[in-house]
Amino acid sequence: RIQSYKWKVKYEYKSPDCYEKLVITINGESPGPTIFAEQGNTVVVEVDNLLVTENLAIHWHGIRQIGSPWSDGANGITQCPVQPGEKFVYKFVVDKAGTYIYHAHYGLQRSSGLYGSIHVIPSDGVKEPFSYDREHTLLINDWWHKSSAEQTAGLSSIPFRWVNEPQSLLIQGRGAYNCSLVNNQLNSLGTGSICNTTNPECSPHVIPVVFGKTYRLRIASVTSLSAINFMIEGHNMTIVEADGNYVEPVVVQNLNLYSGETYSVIVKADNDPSRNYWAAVNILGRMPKTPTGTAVFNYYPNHPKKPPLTTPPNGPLWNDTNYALAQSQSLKALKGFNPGPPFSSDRAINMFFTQNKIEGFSRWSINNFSFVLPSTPYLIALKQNLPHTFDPTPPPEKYDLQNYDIHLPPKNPNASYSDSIYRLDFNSTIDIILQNTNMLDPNKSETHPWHLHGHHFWVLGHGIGVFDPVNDPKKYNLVNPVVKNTVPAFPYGWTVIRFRADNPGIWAFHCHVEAHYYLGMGVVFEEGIERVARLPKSIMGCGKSKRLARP
Ligand SMILES: O=C1O[C@H]([C@@H](O)CO)C(O)=C1O
Repeated sequence: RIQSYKWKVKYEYKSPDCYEKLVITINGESPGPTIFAEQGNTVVVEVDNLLVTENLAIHWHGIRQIGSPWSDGANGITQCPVQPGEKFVYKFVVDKAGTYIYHAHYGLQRSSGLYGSIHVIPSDGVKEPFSYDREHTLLINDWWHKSSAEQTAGLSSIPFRWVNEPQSLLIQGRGAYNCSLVNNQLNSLGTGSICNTTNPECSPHVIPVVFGKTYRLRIASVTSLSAINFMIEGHNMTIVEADGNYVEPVVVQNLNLYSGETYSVIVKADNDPSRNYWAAVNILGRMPKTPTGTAVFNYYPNHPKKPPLTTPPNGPLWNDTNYALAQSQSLKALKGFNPGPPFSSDRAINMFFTQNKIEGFSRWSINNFSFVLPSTPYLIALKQNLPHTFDPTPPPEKYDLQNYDIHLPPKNPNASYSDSIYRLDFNSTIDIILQNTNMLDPNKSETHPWHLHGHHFWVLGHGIGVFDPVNDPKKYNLVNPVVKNTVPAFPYGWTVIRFRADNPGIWAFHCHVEAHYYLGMGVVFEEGIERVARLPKSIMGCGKSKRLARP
């Protein structure tokens, strides 16, 4: 079966948090339309780039793109960007039931609102390991009033202008900025204030429930920066799915979501039904300067517009790393649904990531190399044997930690730009050891959510401090490690993942903080390029592939 979509992508004036700005919409909406499909279906999305002055690429986050690596949507890696006025067709099979997302993968466009949900239900007759009466979708985002162009310019300038904390947190595209903070600014029509709390576009999102019923909430974070804590006042939640993989049920009062993670939780509407409750999102991991984002958990027959009289809950302390670590460590794969990991790996790649300076610019690096996109996408360059498109020297797999204190700013903050990639033996088992460090400022290390394209991986372990290659592997969970596609590396901590390089293609692995990837915090893997089928011409047309696109 084929699920077909036709999307018009353009900038429109919208007020998701009551403040009017340009938002990238799909068919007039942000979040864009939800893709509904059944496991094994083929999804076809024809994207019409009506952004007028901007390129475009859309990534299907969590979809492995088996047999269709050219549809992964990673600009500069798997395709040339879709140019203004052009159409592009993404076509891929959704091979695994679960909750996924899609979002822009070009510059900082995700933070302009280009994102949405993908729901893949199991094939006919296949039962899920939990039950519920109804389901609701909650996409969580952080929101800035500066455009992605202004943010990009700030990140690439001297002095460095950081994006700073978001103005609002959005649930299903809705937030509430405190309009009294903006004076005397007119909206785009000149008919009133640029910030208008009565604009229906920013009325709170409503989650309707009936007393006694059980709900599956599909919750995902597409934030550009923030780690999020989600909770529903007066209700516990049971985590049952993470990144499209079933987990052993864990009951929590609140759920931590790192950018790029998706979850399903089961919630029973079993509290006093005579009132509504807050669903609340708060920032974790960075000192919050953004008000709590809210939605209304609305018990029938209370009016959905009737806000609870209580104050929205604050969630855990933003800097309680042990709490965050414990929740990540509590996730285990559900028996019988996921094959376990191989007991050993063929290759371990250490990724030591640091905040750096290159020629005065602020950057992020892996093993002292800061990633830049080549002008010819790797998939085309390698498959079509185009010469001299990127540096063929393999990037380093280790870093000398003997003379490095991860708890201090780097002694020598200089790094280099690189577009070289890791080439993996097809079908080999790869471990990645992510090592977090102190930033350029003293006493600062942040949580980084790492996302792998083309794969789901086993999370073998997390820890705080310097990874110990002798003793820490003895503590790996090789029995029931959770399977994910995005995983946090905690402040001053390490995270180890394992995957099989069994999906022919070119796959990005990067920090899902949009500005960090832009500033070089990513790497690229090649595996089984010789097994990739003939590439569609539609992905070509830039760099050295310019002439290949000609009909
Ligand atoms: O890349 C970053 O830059 C800022 C800060 O280090 C400089 O303003 C920050 O918090 C980041 O994550």
